[in-house]
Amino acid sequence: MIGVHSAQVIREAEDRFFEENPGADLMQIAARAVSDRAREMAPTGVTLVVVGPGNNGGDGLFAARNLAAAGRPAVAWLVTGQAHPQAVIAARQVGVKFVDSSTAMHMLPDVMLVIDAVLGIGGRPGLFPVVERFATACDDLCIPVLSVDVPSGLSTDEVTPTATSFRAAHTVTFAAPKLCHVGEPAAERCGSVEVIDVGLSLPEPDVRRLDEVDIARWWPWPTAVDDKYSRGVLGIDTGSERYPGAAVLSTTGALNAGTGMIRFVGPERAANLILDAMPSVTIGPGRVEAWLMGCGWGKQDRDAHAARLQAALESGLPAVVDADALEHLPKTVPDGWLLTPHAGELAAMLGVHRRVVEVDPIRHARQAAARWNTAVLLKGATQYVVEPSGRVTIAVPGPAWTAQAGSGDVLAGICGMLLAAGLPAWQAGALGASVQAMAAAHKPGPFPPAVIARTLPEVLGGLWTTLRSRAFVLPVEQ
Ligand SMILES: NC(=O)C1=CN([C@@H]2O[C@H](COP(=O)(O)OP(=O)(O)OC[C@H]3O[C@@H](n4cnc5c(N)ncnc54)[C@H](OP(=O)(O)O)[C@@H]3O)[C@@H](O)[C@H]2O)[C@@H](O)CC1
Ligand SMILES: Nc1ncnc2c1ncn2[C@@H]1O[C@H](COP(=O)(O)OP(=O)(O)O)[C@@H](O)[C@H]1O
Repeated sequence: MIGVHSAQVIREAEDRFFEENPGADLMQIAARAVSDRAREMAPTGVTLVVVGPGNNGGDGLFAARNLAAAGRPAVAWLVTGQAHPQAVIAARQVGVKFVDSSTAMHMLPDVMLVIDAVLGIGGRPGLFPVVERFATACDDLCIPVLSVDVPSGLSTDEVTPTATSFRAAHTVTFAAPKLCHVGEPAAERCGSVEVIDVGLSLPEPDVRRLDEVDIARWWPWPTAVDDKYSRGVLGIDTGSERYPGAAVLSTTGALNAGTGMIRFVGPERAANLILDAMPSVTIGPGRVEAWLMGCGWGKQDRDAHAARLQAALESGLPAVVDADALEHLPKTVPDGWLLTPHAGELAAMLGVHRRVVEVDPIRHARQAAARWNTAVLLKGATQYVVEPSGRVTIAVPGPAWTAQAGSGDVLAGICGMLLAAGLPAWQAGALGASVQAMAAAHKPGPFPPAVIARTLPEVLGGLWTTLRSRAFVLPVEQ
């Protein structure tokens, strides 16, 4: 797990660092990381460094100095004509060539790498017009761009770009990732992201992103003393006459994630399809540990939907509440409910326009988590799980072709399995979204949602093997 921090938090940490370490030179650490990566990205040829007026430009210019000192041709364009004074002197001393905007543009087709050091965490969104034209030309000519800290033009703390920015193949950032590095669609403009530890002490993050190790550690692996009941029984009430497939998909997700036992209580047609495909699913009511509601209920017969949700409400059990059931949420919901809207559904829940949610997904997911006092998994290219406290957990990301009808049903099933196994709602949401993404990324796709669900055993089996091999080796070595 890695903490995601805002520009403001990084600045405060930097101030504390310099108070405690007067005279320390973080810029040299940053510049070294940038020049090392630049040498890997472009082992030969000219590197053109685009330099802004602040410390971000200083990082880039010292990186140019490092490259030139190592015998690599480096050219610098100071976009405002001004830059970090010591960096300018250092770059000149080792023969970095300084060029103006028209020369930079003219030579662009022949450079091997552009280092974008125009704006970092001090940048406001958008670029100077001449830099905007240059950034667009880099894109058009497919020139690899290495961005320093943040692709210039992006807003550090926002996930939705509002202006032209550089599109990096790789970004070297410092101390911690920021929201623009982890939240789509901004993240896609950062390329691969590398975090360099520059020695800052950071507070507990209120936004963190999971990685595969977290999934392996938190997954409710069965033990030798488990049986089908202790692993968790999931009640599923999904599907309708019109959308029986959603019931099949949600059940496929739950079964392949490893539910101890499934009781399906939805419509008969869906039950018959489920039995044909998954004979281990039991049909009809009985004791359960958690409920899964809403997938494929459709828009007809709303009174019946409200009654279906009421049954879960009265049970007081944890529940995954998805899709059409989200329209029937009461004012308060029992402990342990996980609401799983996509942006459009969250917008409807809050009475706002979808675009508003897309621009600031975290704020709106936090609003819903606070309003219903329960965990919310906001689905999409980046999946945010928000707790009523406001803490945000971002799931492991997956490939964009997961965006297809039925993926949400599978995801709801996986989350249902995790709730039935006893995990808290936020963790069920974060793990469920992560393993679906990992399954989708497991082999080059695209695959339909059911195939992604059927890939889960392979992905989970791989995680389990890795975890178990470590667990067995460690005690023997001690
Ligand atoms: N923290 C760390 O761990 C480390 C941080 N380090 C580095 O420091 C960087 C932050 O440096 P920074 O504070 O000097 O800000 P930076 O991003 O260079 O921009 C500020 C300048 O740009 C201008 N400006 C802004 N937006 C604009 C726009 N849209 N269009 C036009 N102008 C605009 C703004 O002018 P203003 O108009 O606001 O006066 C100001 O002159 C950080 O990203 C990292 O690279 C490393 O050295 C070491 C480790
Ligand atoms: N751009 C994307 N990249 C990766 N996954 C995505 C993207 N967009 C959507 N998804 C995933 O696709 C699923 C879509 O859910 P949803 O819209 O509820 O589908 P449905 O209701 O048809 O099953 C979610 O699991 C979401 O995480």
